[in-house]
Amino acid sequence: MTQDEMKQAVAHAARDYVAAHLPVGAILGVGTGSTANYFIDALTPMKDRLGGVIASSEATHQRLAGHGMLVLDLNDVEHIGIYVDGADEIDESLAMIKGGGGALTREKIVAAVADTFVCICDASKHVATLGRFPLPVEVIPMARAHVARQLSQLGGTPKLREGFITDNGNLILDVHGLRINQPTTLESQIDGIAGVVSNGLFARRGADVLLLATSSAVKVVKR
Ligand SMILES: O=C(CO)[C@H](O)[C@H](O)COP(=O)(O)O
Repeated sequence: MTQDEMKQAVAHAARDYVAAHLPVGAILGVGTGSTANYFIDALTPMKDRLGGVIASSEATHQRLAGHGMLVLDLNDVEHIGIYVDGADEIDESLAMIKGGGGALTREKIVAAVADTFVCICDASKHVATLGRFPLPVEVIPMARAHVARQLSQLGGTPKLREGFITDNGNLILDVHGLRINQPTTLESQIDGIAGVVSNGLFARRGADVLLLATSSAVKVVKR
């Protein structure tokens, strides 16, 4: 199976998970990226069972709306039953690196509201230790140089994502060379740097369920 076929397989498994676990009329959070896009496509036939969807990015909003889904404003919603999203890396404890698509801040907000975070990945994303994938950090533009210096002190090499502006009007620094042995601690340390909006470590609020596509099957891993 190619990586793309694994992404499609796990997207269909996520659709089945939602059909089995989300009550009719409840609200679903939807992530960002190529795996999430396959999930949106798979979800469309059951759109009338949903009370509405919350998008984690402008791109996802447009795709959901284009498929005829009712896209709600998070400020009008108190409760999201399930949030389905991909990841760039996920470890055994279901802590993740996210933000390869630059949507980390909105993804973190939607994840914080959701009861259950379902991560959908192909096997290449499953790692023993997070950090091979550069850690995205969303930064207020005027703080770029200050934040980069602070991130270097934490042992990483930050690189500006050239030509990229987030949905929130900010910049992304991708931090290379981090070996992340204590993801929860590092997540809090980076959030504590003045000028950081959020970082792509999802450890304090990791996934609750991992649907992991291998070349032969989709495995279900629970926290
Ligand atoms: O965090 C993300 C976007 O900000 C994505 O979930 C992550 O980059 C995985 O993307 P893909 O499914 O395309 O591999």
